[in-house]
This record gives sequence, C-alpha cells and structure tokens, in this order.
Amino acid sequence: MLLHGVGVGRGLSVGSTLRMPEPLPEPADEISQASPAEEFARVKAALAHVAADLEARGEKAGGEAQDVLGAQALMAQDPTLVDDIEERLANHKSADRAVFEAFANFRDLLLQMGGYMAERATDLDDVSQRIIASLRGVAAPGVPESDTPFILVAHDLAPADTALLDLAKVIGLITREGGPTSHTAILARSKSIPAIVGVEGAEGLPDGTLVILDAGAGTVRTAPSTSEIEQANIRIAERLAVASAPLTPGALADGTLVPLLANLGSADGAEEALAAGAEGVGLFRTEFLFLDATEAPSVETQLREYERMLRAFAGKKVVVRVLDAGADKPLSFLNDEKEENPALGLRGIRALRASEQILTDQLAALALAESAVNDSASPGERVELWVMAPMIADSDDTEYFVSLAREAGIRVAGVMAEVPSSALVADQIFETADFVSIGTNDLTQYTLAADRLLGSVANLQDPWHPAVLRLVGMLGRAGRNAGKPVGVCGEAAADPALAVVLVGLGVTTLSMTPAALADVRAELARHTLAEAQELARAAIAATSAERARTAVLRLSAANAVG
Ligand SMILES: C=C(OP(=O)(O)O)C(=O)O
Ligand SMILES: [Mg+2]
Repeated sequence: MLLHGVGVGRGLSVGSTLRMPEPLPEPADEISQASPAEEFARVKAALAHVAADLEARGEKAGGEAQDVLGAQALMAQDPTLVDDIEERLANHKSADRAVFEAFANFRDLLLQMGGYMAERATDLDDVSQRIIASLRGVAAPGVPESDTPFILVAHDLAPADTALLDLAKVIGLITREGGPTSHTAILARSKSIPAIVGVEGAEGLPDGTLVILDAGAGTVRTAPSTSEIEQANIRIAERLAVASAPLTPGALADGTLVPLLANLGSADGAEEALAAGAEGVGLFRTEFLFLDATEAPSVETQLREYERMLRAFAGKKVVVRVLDAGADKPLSFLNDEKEENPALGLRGIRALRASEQILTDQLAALALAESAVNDSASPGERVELWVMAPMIADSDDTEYFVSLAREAGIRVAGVMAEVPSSALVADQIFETADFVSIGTNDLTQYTLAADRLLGSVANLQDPWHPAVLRLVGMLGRAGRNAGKPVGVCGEAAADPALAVVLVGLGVTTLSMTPAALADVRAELARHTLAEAQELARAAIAATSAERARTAVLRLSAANAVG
C-alpha cells in the first residue's frame, strides 16, 4: 500500500511504526457509584503519579524541555484545581469526569486571558489527559517509549511532544495533520527527521508496520519488498555522503554565486549553522527570543541577545527581522486582542505600527549591538547588519519602516515579501527598500488562502504552486531592474529542487534551516543559471503545484551536469 502526504525535505527512513496514543474520549457525565472520599483518594494518587512522571521525564530530557515539563508537573498539583476537583466529587461526579471538568474550566479561563496564558492551554489539556489515563490505567498520551528506533505516527504533535523527541529513537515522522510550513514540519526539518505531514490514512497504520518513508516523494510504502528496502538503504547512504561533502560557498555549476544563509531563532544555533557552512544569517526570527515574555523586552535585554548573535557571525552578513507577532507567533505584549482571523489581523509590521515605541526600541538595540561589535573589530571581522520588517503590504509600509530604521542608524533596511500585494507593487517597494526577502510560508498561505496551520488545506499550502512562483518571479524581476538583492527565507529555500527554480526566477540568496544547507548546496552545483531559468519557465507554465514539481524533477534529471 502507498500512502501520500506532503514530504518535509528529502529524508528517507526504513523502520517499524509506533503510534502516538489517540486523545482519550470525554468521560461520561454519570453519577459515581463510589463515595466522594474514595474517588478523591484515587484522584490524589493519580495527580502525584503524573507529577512525579513529568518531573522524571523532565530530568531525563534536561534543557528547555525540563522547564516545560516542570511547569506541567506544577499544574498537576495546582491547589485551585485540586479544590475544584474535590468540590465536583462532592457532587457525585466520577473521578475522571471531575478531573476533566475542572481542567476544562481552567483551560477556558486561560484562553480568555489570551496571549501567553492562552498558549499554556494545550499544556493543560495534556496534563488532564495524563491524569485521566492514570485513573483508567491506560497508556498516557504523548510520544511512546521504545527500546528500539521507530517511525512515529501521530495525528499531530503538541509542543511538549516535539521538545522531547529522542532523535536516537524517532527515525521518522508521519502525521495526519499539518502542512509543509506547520510547526511540526519546521521542527522536523530543523532536526533532520525524515517526515511526511498531512498523510491521509496514517491513522490506519497498525503498530509495528514496516514502512519506507520517502519525504522526497511524499510517500509511505507499507510491506516493501526486499529490493525496495535495499534501494532505500542505498539512497540513505548516498544522502549521508552529501551531508559530509566539503563546505563550499553556494554556487551554480557555472560559478554564479548564490550565498547560502541560515534561519535562526537565537544565537544558540550559531555553532551548528557555521559547522554546516552557513555564509551568514538570512533570517534571525527575533520574536522567538521573547515568546514567553509578558512585557516588551528592554533595550538592554535585546542588546545582549543581538550582540551575541552578531559576534557569532563576525565577518559575515546577518539579516535580522524585527518582531513578527501575531497568528502563529503570538506575543502578548504586542497583540493581545482576540481576533476572528489572526492571520489577517494586526500582525507583523501592522502590530508594530500600533506600538511604535516597541519598534523604535528594537531598532535602537540593533544599532547599538552593531556598534558594540564593529567599533572595536578589524575590517575583516565586522559584521554586516541588515534589518527587515515582516508582513509589508506596500510602499507605504516600506517607507514607514525604512525611514524609522534609518533614523535609528540602521544602514541596510529592507522588507519581507509575504503578502501578495508586495509582489504586485514590487517596483514601488524597491524605490525605498534596500533589499527584499521573500517569506514563502506566508506568501503561499495568502496567495492560496490556505491557513498554514491547517492539515485539511495542506495540499494548497505548497510553494511549488505556479501562482506563488509567478509572484516570486515578479519580485525577482523588480529586484534585478532596481539592481537590489532578493532573498528567500521561507521553507521553500530548503527544498533543493525548488531552490534551483527560485534562483531561475531571479532570487539571489537562499536562507534555510542549517540542516538543509548540504542538500541545497549539492543541488545548486548540478545546474547552470541558464538551466535554472529553463526549470523556472517549466514550473510557472505548469497548471498545479504537483505538475510544476514533476515537470522540474523530470527536466532536471535530464539536464543535470556531472
Ligand atoms: C520566513 C517566513 O516567516 P515565518 O515562517 O516566521 O512566518 C515566511 O513566512 O516564509
Ligand atoms: Mg512569515
């Protein structure tokens, strides 16, 4: 049997599947036969068991995961919740129903508070499920434990699950939900886990099914033959060889340079990015530093973080994005309003325009960080700081941002092209912006009107769609006419075949998760600029994302040099 989904990267894996337990059904609201005191004793034992289990798992995982799990252990013993449960038991609710209701009540309160508190609602659901599982004596939800490596099959992954993935054990990931730019996909790519998301039929895979997961083809093959397994193992070995190829600068076969940059969320990833041959940073997502903050970070706090990042990339270019709050990246201090359609709401530059002081503070911190690094550096060690704003719609947004950036002393100021309107008026935007960086994740979401977090429309969330590629082509042309650079920093840049097409459309730099650099470097080196342009023409002439991908893969196999 062959199942289809959206592959993340080009990874390949052969192994047995193990399912993540399904969420437990809602406990029935019936009068309990046991006495409230008996039920309360059972609940207290379950709470203690779950808290101890979460703490033990936290200690094992260490780092950030330990903080997440420690906070969850505290939730399991929260006195307000325990009192609420006891009260419900006194009204003759069953133990699991009382737990379910008390947690659901607390969850609704958190959701009403919005922002950071609302973000914790998922963690609370997870704790509630664990307690109910303990009361029923069934397996707790979450990543299953196993002594041998396995391919994880899940509906989708919660943040706490993803933080805890043991890479020595989880050798592949298949999810029913999620599109190519969902956080599960971004995490899988950054950890180099072969993954396929949005797989219809994934829920029917029994534990222990031997499968070949081929992310490049977007397929899961069950019951593979011996020769199919041998072929897959040969390809896995070939990929390992690519990963250890020399770290040359990104370039096409004819020598055209295409600098390969890293997407980072903090300076912690700098070492890994440099080791993978990143020629700089093409997208520093500053909001990742402050996701948990309840108030705007001070200039001093920001300065420390930015300086750390800039020092790590001495002698190279670092493109910093100012805070991109809203929708999939909520920052309670910037946009706390509940919106019907947050992806179409006050996010990115719009949220910053509404809180201008936060933007001017951030620009000031960036300018100070650049001076701190460069004032005492020799010319070869100076970092080149570029700053850009997210979700720019038109030249009005551009002029607003660029003038504030210049006032703050930022020398190179540009914008992200993520809203389709920015491509349509790219010539006007280039009159002011020093550069454009295309965020293909959001550009795809808005061009196809397909929520990037929703599995049901994952088939539309595909940057191979000729409509998206035509917009990229418009931006590429406008950049060339203006003599200014056009980068791509969305997930599309991490897809090797698509990366070549983007260059053919006029893109001059590519930025991606460091784990994708080796594959993209190898693929660029197989094509000349003329070939990349030919592939781009084939892609934009296709009538669907799937046809564009097939046409390019076919042509590229025929063209490949060496
Ligand atoms: C790079 C992008 O930004 P983010 O994924 O952080 O929204 C994008 O939208 O492509
Ligand atoms: Mg974006």
